[in-house]
Amino acid sequence: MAVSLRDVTKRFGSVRALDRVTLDVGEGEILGLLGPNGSGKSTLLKVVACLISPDEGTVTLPAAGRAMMRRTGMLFDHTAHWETLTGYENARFFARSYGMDPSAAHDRLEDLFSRFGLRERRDDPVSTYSYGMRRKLGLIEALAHEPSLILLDEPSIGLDYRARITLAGLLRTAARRGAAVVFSTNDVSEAAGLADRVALFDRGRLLVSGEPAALVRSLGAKVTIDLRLTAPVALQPLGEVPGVESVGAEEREDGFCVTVIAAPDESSPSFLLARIVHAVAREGGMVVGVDLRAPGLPDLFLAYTGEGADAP
Ligand SMILES: Nc1ncnc2c1ncn2[C@@H]1O[C@H](COP(=O)(O)OP(=O)(O)OP(=O)(O)O)[C@@H](O)[C@H]1O
Repeated sequence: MAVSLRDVTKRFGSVRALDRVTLDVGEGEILGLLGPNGSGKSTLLKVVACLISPDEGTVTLPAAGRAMMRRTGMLFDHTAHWETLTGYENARFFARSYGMDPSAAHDRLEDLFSRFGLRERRDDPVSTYSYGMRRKLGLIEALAHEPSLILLDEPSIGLDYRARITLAGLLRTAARRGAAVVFSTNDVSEAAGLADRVALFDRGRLLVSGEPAALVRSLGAKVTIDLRLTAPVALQPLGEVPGVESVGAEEREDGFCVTVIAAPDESSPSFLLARIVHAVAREGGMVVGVDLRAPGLPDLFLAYTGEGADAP
């Protein structure tokens, strides 16, 4: 286990920013922290980064002190840079202070500045950088030394679309070589695409954690598929597709409309759709319109959080 929290509580005055949180992060795992504003995500990252100490509970890391610092890469909302130095000089300073030798640092930084589309501006002073460029530089500094623990507080804020894809690729590569990655986000869809596991917080409490698809399945919400066909088909074979719970149909002006309701299973909703379209085709039908509605992490978020949330 790379990181282990046991009954961690952190108070700010009367606010419990973290309330008896127990959570593990494994090597090679990408964990996404979700939760409403003020639910404790940043506080948890800061506790793991040893920037603040918990009031109660324990945080276990694979190393201590300076050794752990060298193996950690972190990004928080406030990126601190030397404004008069160039982006490259700032990043080189961080890489050297993390113990990288000059030539390895040079190669890695060249690569990262290119990947993040910051190459042309690398020799400009940071004082001339836009907000997004500063965030990219902060990420380069966090990732250059190939840390084994990566802690990122809302890393995609300010990043353009291409940089978000670059970041996701870099985090997956880091996880493949064994790094533990923990990031917070207010973009629930982003977490669904990137995290191996998500942890959902509210008011400092860990409500639930697990693999995104399994958590969504646990909600028990159904997949609904509306199909428009050119002509009626027999419905019974559609009902026999694994996972399908009910099939309804109506003749409308724009065609023969079929509604299939199914329970989400291990396979993706698009695989279920493919099987249903195949069953329609076997009955001689032709699909001319599809609308697929599958439950996702946003539904999990809404089910568990907020005033009057009806937690499962
Ligand atoms: N330094 C501080 N002093 C006082 N209260 C704080 C401090 N830091 C955090 N808090 C409080 O602790 C709670 C958790 O805050 P935290 O920043 O961890 O939430 P978050 O989930 O990261 O929120 P957001 O999504 O808005 O970034 C909030 O109620 C916040 O006001």
